[in-house]
Amino acid sequence: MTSNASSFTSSRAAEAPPAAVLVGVDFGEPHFDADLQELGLLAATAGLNPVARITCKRRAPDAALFVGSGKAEEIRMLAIEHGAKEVLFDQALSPVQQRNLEQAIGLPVNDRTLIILDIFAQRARSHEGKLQVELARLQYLATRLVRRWSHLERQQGGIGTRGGPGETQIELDRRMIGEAIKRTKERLAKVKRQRQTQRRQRQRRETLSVSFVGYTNAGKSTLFNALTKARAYAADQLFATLDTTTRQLYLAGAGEASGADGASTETGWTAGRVVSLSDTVGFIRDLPHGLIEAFEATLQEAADADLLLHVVDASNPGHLEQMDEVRRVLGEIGAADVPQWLIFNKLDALPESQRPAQLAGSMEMEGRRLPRLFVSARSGEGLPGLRAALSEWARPHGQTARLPQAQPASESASETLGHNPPHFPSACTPGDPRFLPDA
Ligand SMILES: Nc1nc2c(ncn2[C@@H]2O[C@H](COP(=O)(O)OP(=O)(O)OP(=O)(O)O)[C@@H](O)[C@H]2O)c(=O)[nH]1
Ligand SMILES: [Mg+2]
Repeated sequence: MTSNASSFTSSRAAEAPPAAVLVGVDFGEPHFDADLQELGLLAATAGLNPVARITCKRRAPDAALFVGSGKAEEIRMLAIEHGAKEVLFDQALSPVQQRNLEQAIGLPVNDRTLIILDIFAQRARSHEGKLQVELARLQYLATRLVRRWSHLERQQGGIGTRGGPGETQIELDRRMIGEAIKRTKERLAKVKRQRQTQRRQRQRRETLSVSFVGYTNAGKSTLFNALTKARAYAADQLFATLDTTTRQLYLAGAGEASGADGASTETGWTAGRVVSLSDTVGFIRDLPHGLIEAFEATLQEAADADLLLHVVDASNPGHLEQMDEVRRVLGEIGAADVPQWLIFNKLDALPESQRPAQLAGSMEMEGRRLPRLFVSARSGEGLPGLRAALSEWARPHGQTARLPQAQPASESASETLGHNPPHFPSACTPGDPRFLPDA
């Protein structure tokens, strides 16, 4: 297979998954192993079959090959042994390193960035999502001309024709990519204006907006569904969600919350508060910069929210690093100062020894003390507490909503958690005496 024949196409998911060898270079980061495992999940999500992995330790990447030439030969042998169709590096490769590696190994060599872009391309559903992915891919391709160009043509239905290789062709490609980037940006700007109008309309209705953020696979969509009875796509895949889904969330009025599970159709509340809750794209380590830029409109939802619910997979050993990554991206999109609660999800998957004594508490993060709540979106544990906390938070803002009169609350997880009421402050300011000590 030549270097031009990259197998990263959206159609590949339909075929038998091509085998891939994963390569991780350990520069001494913590959780190196978990990172490589994540690459395996990324590969599987993109429609590959990760059959083997190979690692090595280095102080710094080799400028030409990223790894040493001996290691490159080892990778080549391993790929042959397993019938691999491509090799995946966990770290971002420079265009030169990628080209040299492909020559040395004789197979397409891709990196994390490209595989994330590929997953986004496969997953994008909405017009906006597709445009955003297209822009990010075009920007990536602009730096790696020619070798990925044929792939781009397939994706775009042929935005240009290509003759033989050569300097002139590269210039032509560059111009065409530049034009395609401009066109895509213009189309995105139009979508962005529409989204701004929608957001203004929402603000005019004075609905508080609460947005889920968090590392990919943390359980945002599952939690969103559990709270809103929506059917957002949730799966054990990375980037299951790309498009933002927003739903109204009805919350009990203060004093009515206890004992209710908060589902508007199942509770006995007559009045309460309504907030708009958004589920959105997850973050990941080394999220390609172009993607953050391209997904600006989607991520803007988080920056404009009144409250961020930062969902964390508490059962993941690397969750602290994941939280740090989310914090970094939030800073990049201008959402660092939005009030934030930490929602430690997957409580059911925690071993007994790691279970917190209290579900509600707080945690120090980058000099900020943030409210923290443990929940399980899967079992429902802790959700009544989350609803009650949201309800208390929404109270001073004054929104009320009429809720249907219904039967008394059905059996809910709150009964088993009566000893653990939430005590989040309404304004969510650090140092509030109502915070419980760290769990
Ligand atoms: N054990 C356990 N698994 C959970 C829980 N919540 C979610 N999951 C699982 O975690 C996986 C990811 O869930 P999603 O809700 O798709 O996660 P997400 O954060 O929306 O992921 P992206 O959209 O990919 O960013 C799925 O397999 C869920 O079933 C939980 O409370 N406990
Ligand atoms: Mg999701």
